[in-house]
Amino acid sequence: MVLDTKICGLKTTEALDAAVKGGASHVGFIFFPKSPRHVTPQEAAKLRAHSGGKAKAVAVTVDADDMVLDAIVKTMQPDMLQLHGTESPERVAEVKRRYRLPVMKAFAIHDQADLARIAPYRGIADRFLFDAKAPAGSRLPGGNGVRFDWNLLAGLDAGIDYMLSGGLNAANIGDALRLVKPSAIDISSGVESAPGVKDTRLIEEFFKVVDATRNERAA
Ligand SMILES: O=C(O)c1ccccc1NCC(=O)[C@H](O)[C@H](O)COP(=O)(O)O
Repeated sequence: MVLDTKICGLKTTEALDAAVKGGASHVGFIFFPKSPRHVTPQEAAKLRAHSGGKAKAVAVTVDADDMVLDAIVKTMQPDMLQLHGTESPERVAEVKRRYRLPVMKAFAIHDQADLARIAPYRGIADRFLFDAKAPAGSRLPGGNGVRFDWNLLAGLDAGIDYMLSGGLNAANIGDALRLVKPSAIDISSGVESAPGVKDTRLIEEFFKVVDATRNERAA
């Protein structure tokens, strides 16, 4: 069974190498100045070039306007855009049209009503990313290392292509994948030693558990 894996919030070639070596299908770069993972389009372009196309490069933005997206797309040439703000279905469609890139729309999930909000985006967004809601007082809409109740996804239409995200780590990814069947998983702070500081040992450890669980799923 194919299980895409995205390591998000990369800032260094060491962490990028560890992600690619572990088998990441996607690597994420954050364009959000308040984040400890923020990179400039130029920094992301260098990292993308370093990866040699071995993983899809995802540009993560939050309610970005065309000017910001133009600079990112032109400089970094991502393979995919992740919209992690309050972008409307119309905005997602417009972004897809303008950049001719696949778009992943992120949603913060706390209850069934949050999942129902994806309906108008179906057929527009290429993939969904289900993350937890930001804790009160957080300055970040993502990368908070908190999980939501995965049971909420149990009744989801099997045709919905989504990345499971939010508070994943080596200790809980096995349980998550035994409970729900996402097409992809996404992790950021679970492989960090401090906010914004990726730890290559934690990345390696995460992939070991993912591979073991993938084999379980295939058996
Ligand atoms: O990671 C950030 O700092 C961030 C900032 C602003 C918008 C999105 C952000 N992250 C998006 C991601 O895809 C994260 O991987 C996702 O939220 C999961 O993070 P974590 O719970 O830390 O694994």
